Amino acid sequence: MRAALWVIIPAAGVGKRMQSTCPKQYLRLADNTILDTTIERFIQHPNIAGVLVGISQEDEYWCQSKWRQHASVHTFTGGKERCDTVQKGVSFLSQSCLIDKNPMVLVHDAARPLLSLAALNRIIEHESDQGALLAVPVKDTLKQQHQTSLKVEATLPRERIWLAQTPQKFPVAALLAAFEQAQREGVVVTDECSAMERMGWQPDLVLGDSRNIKVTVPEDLGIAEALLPHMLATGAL
Ligand SMILES: Nc1ccn([C@@H]2O[C@H](COP(=O)(O)OP(=O)(O)OP(=O)(O)O)[C@@H](O)[C@H]2O)c(=O)n1
Ligand SMILES: C[C@](O)(CO)[C@H](O)COP(=O)(O)O
Repeated sequence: MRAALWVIIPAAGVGKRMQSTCPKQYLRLADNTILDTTIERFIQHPNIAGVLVGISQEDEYWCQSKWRQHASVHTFTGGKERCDTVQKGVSFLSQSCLIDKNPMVLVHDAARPLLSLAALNRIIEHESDQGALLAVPVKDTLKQQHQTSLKVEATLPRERIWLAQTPQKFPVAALLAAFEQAQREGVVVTDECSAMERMGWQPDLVLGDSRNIKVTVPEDLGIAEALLPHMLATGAL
């Protein structure tokens, strides 16, 4: 019987790039908010113990979440950067009675509501002593911008280039130590994997899903709205 995993969902951002009136995780996506849609990906999964949602100290929206009173959903206060929020979540989990020993934990962006069940199962079932993350190989040709103009400086080799997604899966204790080390060195890491790489870990790449988009800029919401009904109708979610 596989041990049930806790999921940390960083949801304390302001969504600057979305240019929306509310933090993007609280924008509507069909009948729910983006955040509630993301939580739904995990809450009924048999291998998920529960969800820890990192929200901003100034959050005024969580009180309307459909999951706010669910027994397996807990909140904690996030931080200035995504890595600060995740570090607080891992610290919360490690000090809580929710876990014993040193289990793996999943970290998944609130802004990625369209995580397919197949991709979630791949990361849950992937066994590795180096941790793992969902990612997709780059499909486009890569251009590097000139330093001082919007001109092509170079075309970069795209073999062995992957775009990182979430969930990312690591042991609680090692992940906390990695974030604390990055914090001590004043380094702002943009994902869990890079924090672990800095500690010498070599995480496994697990095939994600191109539909597992991070809703970041305004057009991403339209893409998510177009994808959601199709993914529901085909049983992908
Ligand atoms: N201090 C922060 C910043 C971000 N996040 C979360 O991390 C995820 C991915 O970050 P991103 O897409 O960059 O979200 P924002 O930081 O809100 O976006 P922006 O950079 O445009 O402000 C989001 O679910 C966001 O809510 C967080 O929990 N705490
Ligand atoms: C964690 C992540 O989604 C992997 O691609 C990405 O690094 C988040 O970056 P953001 O700038 O915080 O959205």
